Amino acid sequence: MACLKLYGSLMSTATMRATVCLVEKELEFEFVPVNMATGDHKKEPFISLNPFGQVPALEDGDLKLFDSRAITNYISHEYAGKGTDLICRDSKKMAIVAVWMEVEAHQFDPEASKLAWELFYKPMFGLTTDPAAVTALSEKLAKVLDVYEARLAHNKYLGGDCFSLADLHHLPCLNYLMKTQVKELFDSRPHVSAWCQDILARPAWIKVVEMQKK
Ligand SMILES: N[C@@H](CCC(=O)N[C@@H](CS)C(=O)NCC(=O)O)C(=O)O
Repeated sequence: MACLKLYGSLMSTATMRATVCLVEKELEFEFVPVNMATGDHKKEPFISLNPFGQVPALEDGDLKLFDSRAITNYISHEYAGKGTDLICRDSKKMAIVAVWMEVEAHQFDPEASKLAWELFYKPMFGLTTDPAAVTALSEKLAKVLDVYEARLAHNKYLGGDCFSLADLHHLPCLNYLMKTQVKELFDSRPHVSAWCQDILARPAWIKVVEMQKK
């Protein structure tokens, strides 16, 4: 029985973020599905793991955590010797990785996750996409991607030479957006496009996509 337990829904971008980290680290874990359609994320027992009623949450023995990025940070440090190294021991190199982790959380994700809602989730739930919101969000995301294009022209990955948490945190939203009209925003920037293709082709990510289909 695995002592690591991840609670969530594999349709959720935040759950996929934590899941791909566990897979990159080659850790054995139990995935405990939380049925969001029936509101199980707002009820006990899940609400005791995350009082905000949002997936995912992690248990590692006595330790209980919520928030996908806090979970990936913990896993990467606690299991530093396993699987893919997602952090740097050198504090200056790690400081750069940390900058791009902040960029993902505060510049990329707010626009990208709202676009994923408008263009991916809303059609899936039979809701109507708001074209004005899509236009405004796309314009904002384009500006963020211009900064990424400049960064990736000189660095294979956002944090530097190696794939790190800074790249991994993007995977779930990128995956959905690449299935929508805003794919063009990524494809039209050659370095961003190469980076997307590279990280979306990682075996760990492909495994998470397969898990989602089951
Ligand atoms: N910052 C949190 C966000 C978690 C989050 O928003 N989860 C969504 C699914 S992707 C959720 O549970 N939504 C249900 C709700 O907010 O009621 C994280 O990264 O874990």
